[in-house]
Amino acid sequence: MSHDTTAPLVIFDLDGTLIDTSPDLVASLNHTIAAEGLEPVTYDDLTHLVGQGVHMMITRAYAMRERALDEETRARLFNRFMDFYLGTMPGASKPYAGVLDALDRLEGAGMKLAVCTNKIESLTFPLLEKLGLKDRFGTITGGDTFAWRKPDARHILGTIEKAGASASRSIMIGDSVNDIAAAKNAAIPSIAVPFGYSDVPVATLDPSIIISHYDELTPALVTRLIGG
Ligand SMILES: O=C(O)COP(=O)(O)O
Ligand SMILES: [Mg+2]
Repeated sequence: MSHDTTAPLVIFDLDGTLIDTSPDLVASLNHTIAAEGLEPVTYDDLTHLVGQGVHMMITRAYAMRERALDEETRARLFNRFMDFYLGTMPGASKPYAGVLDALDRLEGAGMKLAVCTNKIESLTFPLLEKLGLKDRFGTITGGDTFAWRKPDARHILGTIEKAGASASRSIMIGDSVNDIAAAKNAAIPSIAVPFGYSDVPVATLDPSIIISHYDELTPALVTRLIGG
């Protein structure tokens, strides 16, 4: 019987999983679309808007308001969003309760940590940096790191490869269908958190397990889920 001794890799989604970015996403999007006379969105709308990056968030906001959006306007609004979000970062965004202790526990048990987010690198890196979290993760991949992103398995598999880890010793933790579907596509176990921006109850995504607080994220749980 072979025993894989590669260090386990715990891969975190960012928006709605590691960090509650909702106040700043809402503020930045509303600043952006107000310039074009669109009604502001609410926190509840975020579950339908977030998940596939800034361009898609703007596109979905327009669809929600049944307004047409041409390419030139979308490009201009993308820049407006970026300027505002980067200019106010980290704003009110903060790690969810218990995240920092959970990272300490996992690292203390010799586990590697990574971020795999659909947020583009030029937003992901400064946000993690400004929150003092960037150095906590050996590997960070964004929505534009590869030519594909979650739910494509290759986003997760590319993250695992960059981390020097193995898929059979990795686990994904996330808040939305993109994360849980990407984990399934990559054939790795998943943990869902119910406090993020999913537009459906996370139980319907069929993750390996749901945790409602980071106190539950222990080395023992990770070890059990990766089958070691
Ligand atoms: O920024 C987004 O749209 C999604 O980001 P996430 O993959 O970290 O949830
Ligand atoms: Mg998310």
